[in-house]
Amino acid sequence: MSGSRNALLIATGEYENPELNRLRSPARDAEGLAEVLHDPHIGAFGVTHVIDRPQHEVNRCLETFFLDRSRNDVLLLHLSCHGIKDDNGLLYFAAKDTDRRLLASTAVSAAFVHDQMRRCRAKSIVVLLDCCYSGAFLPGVKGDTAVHVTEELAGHGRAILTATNRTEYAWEGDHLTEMVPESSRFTGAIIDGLRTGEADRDQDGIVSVHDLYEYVYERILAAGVKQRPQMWTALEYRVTIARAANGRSQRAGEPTPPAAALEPVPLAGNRGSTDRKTRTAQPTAGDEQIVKVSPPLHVRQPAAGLGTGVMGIAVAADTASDCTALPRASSSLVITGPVEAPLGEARDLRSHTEQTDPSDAITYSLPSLGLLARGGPAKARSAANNAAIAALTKVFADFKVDAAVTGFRLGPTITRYEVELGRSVQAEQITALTKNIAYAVASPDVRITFPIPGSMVVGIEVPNTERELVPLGDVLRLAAAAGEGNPMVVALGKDVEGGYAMANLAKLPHLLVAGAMGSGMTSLIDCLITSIMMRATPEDVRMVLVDPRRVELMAYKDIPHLITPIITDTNRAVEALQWIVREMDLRYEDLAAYGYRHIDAFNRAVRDGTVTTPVGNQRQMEPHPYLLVVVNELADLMMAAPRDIEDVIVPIARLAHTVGIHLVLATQRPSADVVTGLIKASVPSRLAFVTPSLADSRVILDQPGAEKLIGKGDGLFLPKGADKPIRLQGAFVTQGEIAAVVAHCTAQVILARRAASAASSCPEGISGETEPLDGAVGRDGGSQGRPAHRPGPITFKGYTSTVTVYADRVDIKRSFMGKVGGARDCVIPFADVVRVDSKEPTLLTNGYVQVATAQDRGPLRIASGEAQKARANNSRTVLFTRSQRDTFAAYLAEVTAGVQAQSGNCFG
Ligand SMILES: Nc1ncnc2c1ncn2[C@@H]1O[C@H](COP(=O)(O)OP(=O)(O)OP(=O)(O)O)[C@@H](O)[C@H]1O
Repeated sequence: MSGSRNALLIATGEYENPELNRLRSPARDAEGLAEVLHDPHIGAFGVTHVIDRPQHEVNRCLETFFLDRSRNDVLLLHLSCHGIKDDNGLLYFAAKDTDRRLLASTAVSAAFVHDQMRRCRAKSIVVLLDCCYSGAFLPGVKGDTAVHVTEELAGHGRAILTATNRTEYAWEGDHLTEMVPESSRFTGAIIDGLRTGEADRDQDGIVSVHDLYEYVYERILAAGVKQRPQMWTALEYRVTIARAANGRSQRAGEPTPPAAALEPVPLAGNRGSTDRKTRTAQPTAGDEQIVKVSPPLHVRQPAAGLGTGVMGIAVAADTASDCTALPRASSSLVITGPVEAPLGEARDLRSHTEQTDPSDAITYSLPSLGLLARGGPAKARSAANNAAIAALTKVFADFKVDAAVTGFRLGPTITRYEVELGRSVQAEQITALTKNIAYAVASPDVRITFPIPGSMVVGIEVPNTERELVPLGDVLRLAAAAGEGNPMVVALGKDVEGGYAMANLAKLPHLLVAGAMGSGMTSLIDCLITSIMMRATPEDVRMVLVDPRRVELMAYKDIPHLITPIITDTNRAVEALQWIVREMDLRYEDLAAYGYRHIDAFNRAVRDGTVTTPVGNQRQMEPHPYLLVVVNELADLMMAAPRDIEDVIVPIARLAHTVGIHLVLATQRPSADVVTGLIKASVPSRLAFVTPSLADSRVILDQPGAEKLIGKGDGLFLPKGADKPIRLQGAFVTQGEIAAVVAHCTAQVILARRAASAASSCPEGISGETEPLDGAVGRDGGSQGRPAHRPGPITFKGYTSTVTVYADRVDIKRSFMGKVGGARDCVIPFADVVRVDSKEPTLLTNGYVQVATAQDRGPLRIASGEAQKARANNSRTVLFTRSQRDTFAAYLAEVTAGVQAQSGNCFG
């Protein structure tokens, strides 16, 4: 696969408009960056840079840059300028002639950039944004402080790295405030990292997007400023920014990686092809000359065949560095370094924050309801209602049906008119009039409920001419006012009576959501997840998000409630669901061992000390958090592996609720091959938005009705045990609100991480311990002895184990993808080792180790009989063969050495 490599660097530091402060270094930065990117030994890009040009020229450059690319090209765009957000929240990049009152015609809109990238065929586009974002708000108004770069620019086949994702400065009157221009730390770090080769974090001779992000992040962290770079990726290929040829690898006498190392390598499901060394050499990119586009503008495209694969957009603005106003630390949640994504696309999600360990939490503050907007007052009776009543009355009179409108309920989306029938009127007479009624009220979407449950009147539902938005915040405020404390209570919306609708997911106990494209299903999923973030700590509720579509749940990728990076790969989804089945089994074992029938009772007993750890058992008893599994979209999974998915979903749906595990399955295709009979039978609560057909409505609700809904959150909710669905208008939460809530949750984690790294350079990590493992094994010391070695977390298929090797035993504190249901610790006494089937454990490229114990069935495999015996004894002791212990010890030594050699990172 051979493509070209091209970079476009757009830097604007000089502005005609005096309201826009001059930025000091973009031109200089762009030149420095152009140099390293163009260097054939480093970036090997054909580089174009555009400095201090007016909007129309910048737009033209951008359009030209993305034009006529091939799929395999690597494109890198670097933007360095003021990023400006208008009153409507739209993002623009300032050009030389930008007037902040005329952004649409004088600034480069992010939507325009997004559009060019969307049309571009290249699937390896890297955007580097070095902007100091400003909110161009009205005087005295401070808009939300998030920039939402991801919403504006992210997309499939792209990686976006930004110096920050927050507005640092707001306009006051006519001027930007607090502007302290200085050289860009972000672009400066990129240049340094590429020039020296230091950005090659995993020392494989190349600087990948993730390498670069990690390097820049650490550099900025080390600078002690508040600014925090961010990254979003949805790359199909592993994109190489540069060879680390000029720097470390050359100094170390290592050969320069071949040109082929610069080519994009397929990511998901192509692990076998990621070994660059086995790839055939391809033509070197980057013989193109640097084209400096300073007035006059000349955009020169690299010659055909000169690879340009990475397109990066870097917005480089001279960021005043103390920009990101993170909230004060309110938690000591412990964050470790980047982790190998256990179930998701490892590379894509490598920036994913290691999940917090709830047991280490001091205080986790829930987001304030103030982050969510308030709605206006509920709509009052209007002339439209009077007209509809008159129209209905006339229809009944015209067709000589003895019926009268006796009242109505004004809901947010529809109004339900209540019609009382005369004694001799048959139901069919009313339903036969549906089309006439629709005609009379001038709406095709009339729905008749016969009768309204619990009453003796017929309901005729007519869409409102003006719909009422139901803000998520309003529903949650009501929940708070009602003293609703259950962390699994989520907002659904507002019913026809105008009452707020909430649901306790734990009681549903599983939910199937369906609806056509644009029906409001994604918004509902957003509301469910945001409700959990607003109301539950990661100790209360953990989540597994499965999103084969990759982008819809991306906003949540860093929240501490996740126990695994968002799962986008079908095979990984099956693995995750299989793990959930195992987790369910283990939770059932706990319940059985202590004589409890429900997880809530068990957790209460753990909290009040009734359930304690048996003497001699190393495991620390902890409550099991609720585990919410959201699958969006089920059809994609069912199409890929129907049998496997059904095989895991059905037992979870049937049994897992007792142990606190709940499913939300969403699909836009509620056909019988997606929502199979077995799945349907196991998921008792359903929520349908408008469906494409009556048949779909029957699949999801077992009755017609959903096909007549009017979209945008208009839904029918059929909770477990109900005969008739409840019509409701789904709650709505904006992407801005979600970003604010996510920022609150993740900021605590970031601060804790910073605090942890400040407190100790390596609290648990390998670099903090230097005593060799084999020196410890066999030495006297006993179980009270201090750990001989602490290699840090070891990950295999999502199981993370922190291994501590003592003189006489190995302790493995295990958790799955973070911490679910308490640690499953193993103690491996060397003296008592019985049996183990050992394969060579694998050292992963990022320094983590694949290992498995007991139930994992992994490289260190324990006979299931032994594991069962251990479990039956309520013991977490796992026994290995005597002969295997040396293998294990040697392996750990090797791994430890390997990890040290590879990164020296702190994994604690
Ligand atoms: N509850 C709601 N209240 C108001 N508007 C809504 C609501 N839900 C959805 N909408 C509107 O409908 C649009 C589509 O909604 P949403 O993205 O949730 O649909 P979807 O069913 O997931 O389809 P798609 O896959 O096309 O996104 C939203 O952008 C929003 O404008």
